[in-house]
Parts: sequence; structure tokens; C-alpha cells
Amino acid sequence: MARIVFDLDGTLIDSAPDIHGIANEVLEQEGHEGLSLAQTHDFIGNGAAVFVTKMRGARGIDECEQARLLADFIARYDNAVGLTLPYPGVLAALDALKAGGHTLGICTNKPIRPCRLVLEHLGMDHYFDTMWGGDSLPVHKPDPAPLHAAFAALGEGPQLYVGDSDVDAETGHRAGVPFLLFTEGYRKCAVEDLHHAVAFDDFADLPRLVQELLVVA
Ligand SMILES: O=C(O)COP(=O)(O)O
Ligand SMILES: [Mg+2]
Repeated sequence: MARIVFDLDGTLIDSAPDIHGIANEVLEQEGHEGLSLAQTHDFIGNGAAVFVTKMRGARGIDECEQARLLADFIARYDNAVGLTLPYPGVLAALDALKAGGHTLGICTNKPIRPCRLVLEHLGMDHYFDTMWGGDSLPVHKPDPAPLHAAFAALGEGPQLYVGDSDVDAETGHRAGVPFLLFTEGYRKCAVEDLHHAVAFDDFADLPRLVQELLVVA
């Protein structure tokens, strides 16, 4: 049985509509035009601080406003759950993996509080034996430390990492862990430019892909 760790935003859940919503609340409060959903997809992946940096950049807001805007963004993040949904087939795939005896964890660059809250809101928190957010350690992805910590918390067994982005591909590569790339998230690079063991666009395929990778390993 394997230890399988998942990225969150753009992998298990389509959370961009809610992140888009709070980003635009912050920008509108500052008297700026909001972001598009496509810009929001582009800015997700390196955590809240980088998101706010990119949001400021898009609207020409000075760096000296970073701490204030980040605090405002984080204060809104706990409630950013109403528009977020798991991608099709995610719940069935997680059920199948659990039934197969695998242990599951989360390693996301989302801050850990909103990570836990959105998974609770969606009734998905019970799948995961460990969760690591972008602020759980002093470093975050693509530093492999949080991914190593997630696997360590899951005990023994082969390791697999599932994510949607260049950040996840680099994290898996640096950790030396086979990476399964979900291609329907917020990826910014071509699939062939990312280190991955296997790519998939439908969660219905994930349990079979996991089995195939474990046979090869
Ligand atoms: O919050 C982010 O920027 C990204 O989160 P993720 O690591 O779950 O994709
Ligand atoms: Mg992601």
C-alpha cells in the first residue's frame, strides 16, 4: 500500500473562483479594477504572498502595500469556500484509493487554515491523515521539505505525489518522488516541459494509474 500526497488548488479542488472573489474584494476596496479569472489561475501556485505580489503587479500597486494587502487577503481567505468544488471524479477516486488501503495526505502552498476549512466545508477532510500548508514550515514548495514532512507523517510505503503545476513537478523532482500530473488545473507550462511519471486529465483514471506505477516501482 502506498502513501499518496495531493496538492490542493487546481488538483483536488477548483478553488480559483473563490480566490478570484477575495482578490477582487481587496482590489475594489483599494479602488482598483479586479482580476480576470484567467489571471487568477496564473497567479495561483506559489502561496498567498506570491499571489498578492502578482496581484499588486497587475494593478501597479507599490510594494510597500504588500503586508497590508496580504493581511487583508488572508483575513478573507477562511470564508473563500462558497464557489469551490472538487474536480469531477475526485471523491470517487479518493474513495477507491482509501478502499485500496493507501494513506492520503495534502501538501499545498495554500495557508493551512483555509486549506483545512475548505476541505471541511466540502466534507473532504476525513480522507487525509496529514495536511501541510504553505505556512506550515519556514519553507514551502518547490522546496521539498513540506512534501517530505507529509510522507513522513504517513509512515511507511511507496511514495506518490499528485499535483497540477510546475511548482508541484519541481517539488516532486527535488524530493525524488514519482509525480502524477493532473492536466486540467492551473498549469502554466506545456505537459512535456514538466517532470512527471504520468499525466492524466480524468480522476476516474487515477486509481488504475496508481496501481500501474506501484507495479513498476
Ligand atoms: O495557494 C496557492 O498559491 C497554491 O496552492 P496549491 O499549492 O494547492 O496549488
Ligand atoms: Mg495546485
